[in-house]
Amino acid sequence: MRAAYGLKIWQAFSTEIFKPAEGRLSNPGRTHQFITFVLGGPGSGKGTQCTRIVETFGFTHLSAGDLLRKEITSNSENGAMILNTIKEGKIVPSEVTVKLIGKAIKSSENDRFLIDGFPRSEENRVAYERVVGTEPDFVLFFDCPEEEMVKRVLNRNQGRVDDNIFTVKERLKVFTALNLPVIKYYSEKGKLYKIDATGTEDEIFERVRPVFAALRAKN
Ligand SMILES: Nc1ncnc2c1ncn2[C@@H]1O[C@H](COP(=O)(O)OP(=O)(O)OP(=O)(O)O)[C@@H](O)[C@H]1O
Ligand SMILES: O=c1ccn([C@@H]2O[C@H](COP(=O)(O)O)[C@@H](O)[C@H]2O)c(=O)[nH]1
Ligand SMILES: [Mg+2]
Repeated sequence: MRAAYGLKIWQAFSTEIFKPAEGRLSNPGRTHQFITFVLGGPGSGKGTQCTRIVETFGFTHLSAGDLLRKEITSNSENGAMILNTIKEGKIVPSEVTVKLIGKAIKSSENDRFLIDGFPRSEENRVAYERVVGTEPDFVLFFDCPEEEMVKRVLNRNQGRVDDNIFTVKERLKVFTALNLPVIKYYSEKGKLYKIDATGTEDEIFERVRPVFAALRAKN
């Protein structure tokens, strides 16, 4: 484990919320929704590790990309615009994504969420905070070399329209130009936890586990 830019996140954790119940994190009073943003470049393993965190710590996983892809398949009014934006590796307007995330949080019984792949830009971040009214409790950043990310994306084989070398190159550019400033912002606020995203899925999860286990141990 290492804290990004030399900062620790422990001080940033909300204190009143996590109580152990059946080995999982629990908040029976629903006084606070515990929000973790999960960031990292394309193919860094955000979705893969979110699945492991869900299994072990009982969070609900909301992938912004999945919510947008669902809009395409459900033929929503924004479907065509979203499809074109994803094909180009660009960012969908904040109001669309924030609305989908807000709706998913509201309709969930859970009170702790992993928001995967959002915010993608400072504009996204500001829009989320304006609409939802709170900041995330902390932010995980999966730090992976570009070469490895490209390899993983091109091997993914899930039929995604953006898993091709042209779109991946654009997504990497967008990540560097627009997403890294968000990561820096949360680092400077002491909310960022950087995870080395190289190695096997198991090895990476063993770097993630202590972050969430510490939350449980604290209460
Ligand atoms: N540690 C790993 N080593 C090798 N392959 C991995 C590893 N972790 C995940 N993968 C594979 O790499 C691909 C990308 O992983 P994943 O979908 O979790 O990334 P992501 O960060 O969510 O990407 P995106 O931003 O494009 O949605 C998947 O096929 C996944 O099975
Ligand atoms: O907040 C978001 C999240 C995603 N997008 C668009 O979707 C694709 C795929 O996202 P993944 O997180 O890799 O599944 C992304 O390249 C963007 O085009 C977005 O606009 N805003
Ligand atoms: Mg993903």
